[in-house]
Amino acid sequence: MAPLLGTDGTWDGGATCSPCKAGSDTAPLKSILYVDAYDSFSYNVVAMLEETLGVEVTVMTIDSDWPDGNIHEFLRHYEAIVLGPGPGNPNLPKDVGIMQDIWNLKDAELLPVFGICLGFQSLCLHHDTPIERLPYPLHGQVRRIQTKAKDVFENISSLEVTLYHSLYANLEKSNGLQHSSSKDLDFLASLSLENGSGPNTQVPMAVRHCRKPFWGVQFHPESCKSEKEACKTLLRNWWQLALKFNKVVGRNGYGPLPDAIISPNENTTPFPNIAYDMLNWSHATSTCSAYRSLARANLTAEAISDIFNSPGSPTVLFQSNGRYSIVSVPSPGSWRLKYTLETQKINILQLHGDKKEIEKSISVAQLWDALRYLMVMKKVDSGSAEIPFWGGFLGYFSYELGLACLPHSMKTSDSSLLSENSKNSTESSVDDPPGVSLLWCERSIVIDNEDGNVVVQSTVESDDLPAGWIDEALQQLQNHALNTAAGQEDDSTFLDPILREGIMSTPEEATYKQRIAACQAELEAGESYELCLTGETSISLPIPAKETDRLEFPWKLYKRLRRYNPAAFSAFMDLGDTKVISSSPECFLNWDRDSTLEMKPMKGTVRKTPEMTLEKAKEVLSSTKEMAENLMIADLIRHDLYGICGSGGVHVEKLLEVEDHGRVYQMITHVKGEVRPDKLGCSVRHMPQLRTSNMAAHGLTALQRCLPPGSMTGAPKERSCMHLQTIEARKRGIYSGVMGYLDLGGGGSFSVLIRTAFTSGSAVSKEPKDNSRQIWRIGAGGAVTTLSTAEGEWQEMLTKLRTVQNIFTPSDVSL
Ligand SMILES: C=C(O[C@@H]1C=C(C(=O)O)C=C[C@H]1O)C(=O)O
Ligand SMILES: NC(=O)CC[C@H](N)C(=O)O
Repeated sequence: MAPLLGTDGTWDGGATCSPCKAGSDTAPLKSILYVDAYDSFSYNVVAMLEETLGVEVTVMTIDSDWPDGNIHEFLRHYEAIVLGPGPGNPNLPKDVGIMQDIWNLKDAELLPVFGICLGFQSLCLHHDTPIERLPYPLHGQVRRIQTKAKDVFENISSLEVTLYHSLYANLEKSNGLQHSSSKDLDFLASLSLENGSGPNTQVPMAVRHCRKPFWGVQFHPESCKSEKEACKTLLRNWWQLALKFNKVVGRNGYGPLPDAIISPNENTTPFPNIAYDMLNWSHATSTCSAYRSLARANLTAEAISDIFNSPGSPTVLFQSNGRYSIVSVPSPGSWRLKYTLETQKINILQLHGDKKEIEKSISVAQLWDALRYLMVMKKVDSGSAEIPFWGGFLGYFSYELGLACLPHSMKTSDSSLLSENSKNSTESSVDDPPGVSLLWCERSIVIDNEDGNVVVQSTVESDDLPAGWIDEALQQLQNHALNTAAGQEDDSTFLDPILREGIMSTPEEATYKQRIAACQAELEAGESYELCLTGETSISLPIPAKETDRLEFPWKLYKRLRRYNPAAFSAFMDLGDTKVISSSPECFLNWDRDSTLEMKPMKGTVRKTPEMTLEKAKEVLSSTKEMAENLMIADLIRHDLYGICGSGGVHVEKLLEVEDHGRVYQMITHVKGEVRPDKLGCSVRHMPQLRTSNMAAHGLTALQRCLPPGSMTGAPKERSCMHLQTIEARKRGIYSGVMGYLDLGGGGSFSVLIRTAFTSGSAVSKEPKDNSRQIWRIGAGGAVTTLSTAEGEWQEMLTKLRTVQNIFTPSDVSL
């Protein structure tokens, strides 16, 4: 017989319970076990529990084994258990995993449970209430729900909550079933859902078990759009009832196990030796970035790059957040690295001198370890305080590299996943770009676009000597500034003849629309809340016969893009066989040298026309559909940052704001997190290498844990990526990846690689074969929800595509 909570389901357990003293100096924190169904909101729940209840939470994923195979013994560590939200359907055992074991606990082993969304549905299902599809999914939608104002809803008669579900507990069917026991569940809150012309559907929103200490809610109390105070009261009410139950039955959790996260996916790999080679090759980098400034030089980043970089040599130009333009400059010690996912090989290549190359096999996890090691070992302590990059790496991480960083490390070596154009093409130059490509940069020049000041800097000690490289470079810049009026050269005569021979292949409308429908089918099945569907356009161009023309082509194309679609993260990369031109408006992740991480996801796009003003765009983007799209990603980003920064460390600075971004208006959210090395978040707590105050290490770990960008996947991230891979059936490559810098001073800045074209193939950089062509690829897409229309999504994809595609049109052809 279960311990009695009350025989009529109306037990008022909270009334006599004293407020919890957890967190006080004397008592150790009480602990809760959180069962994570690989949702993208899990760490928001964990943070809310820790912040509101003053408890310590252990996270265990649904596919974990109970430690020592002994659930009973393990659960004795905890006061209570929270079963989280997640993708999928509780009717499928793999989607709920170990959640099911909780319902089968013997009466003497029971502990208080709180289920959220999927956890709630699992509770209902196991108590004879079927889980079925809603008339229509409710993803990212905010609704007011009515409660019975009792039990966990004491003092809350109604509240606004965010919903993220496609499935629901069909209470009507539950009542109709013949069961030996009478109804076990008392439903405490509901939503009456309009259902076209038919009767409204009653959707249960909260439940408690009549005799066991089980509660659940269908909504997401942790979402940033759920009514905060009411949801905190709800959790506190539950916690008091939970503690009361434990007191009545005499159970007392003995505190969490030392491992903060229990997951089958965490395996440690040996430290990679290549890190020592990388360190060796960076010996010229000192602990100081010497610099001199040139005030208001009236120089563009492009003009500067033209002075210091020869066409075709490894070069990166990156504009960070519209403010700083960083230009890489070669030095005798320059080297670069690339990582090939398909072969799991890292190559490091010296760019000067004897041009040595080292190749080693390492895993993706080892690659991150090597990068962290090098960045920490080569820490630069001083430089120009105003400049966020003092030296370090410039380059990119691809979308597929991001997939490989997900908990189940999605493999993309499957040969059916060719890039869209390589499937159609028999030409030679379509290669997969490396998963990572980075340029080690000792010398650089940075323009502060706000005041026009130019800083010449180097980490090589001898560069700072009188008449050394810094002086020399400064002189070159001064001469150039005097001699040239900053003008915008027009490269049409160079570009047009090549572009005229272009063959463009855009996504096929019918196929794209079928894919939108395929996404919506997954959303309706509860597999995802939002899917960012994308398609690829390719442009096949002749390779100029003259070597200089061949080498200059990407750079001139970049300059054209920069003029056509100026963007906060305009960028150019020439890294071996891979060339990238980008006009991204979207910040992925920035971190400073002290402790702050920030992410600014975009979702919601409106094309700018003479009639479409900012005010009108705000109106368009305030629809339920657009707000829901952005909210889902805002909650996902909060989760990503909580995973690094832990409870109390994440703040939403801006939610769903509309901004002007050149040719489009975009809705944006801005979330910040503070890294506290002694209080790390759930996804990094177990990493011993993070007992450091060096932000370079924390920033790299944040990248490792937060890729691929949530705004390019949808939520929940991992399940969404899995479905997108099947639906899109291609590799995205550099598109949907991130690019930016890793600063030796500790900071970093990365954009999302959208509104970007790239090419990767040996034909572009080496002697071309007869008739071989270069293939440029442009990805574009948008978030699909169940409120999307096929035509609307198709047009949105075209709007984004055109911001880059149009530069491939010869200048005398009207668009
Ligand atoms: C998918 C793209 O953009 C992403 C999707 C957006 C949207 O759905 O509104 C907005 C910005 C990006 O996060 C793209 O530009 O190709
Ligand atoms: N947020 C959730 O937990 C969703 C649960 C389930 N996958 C549904 O869509 O209904």
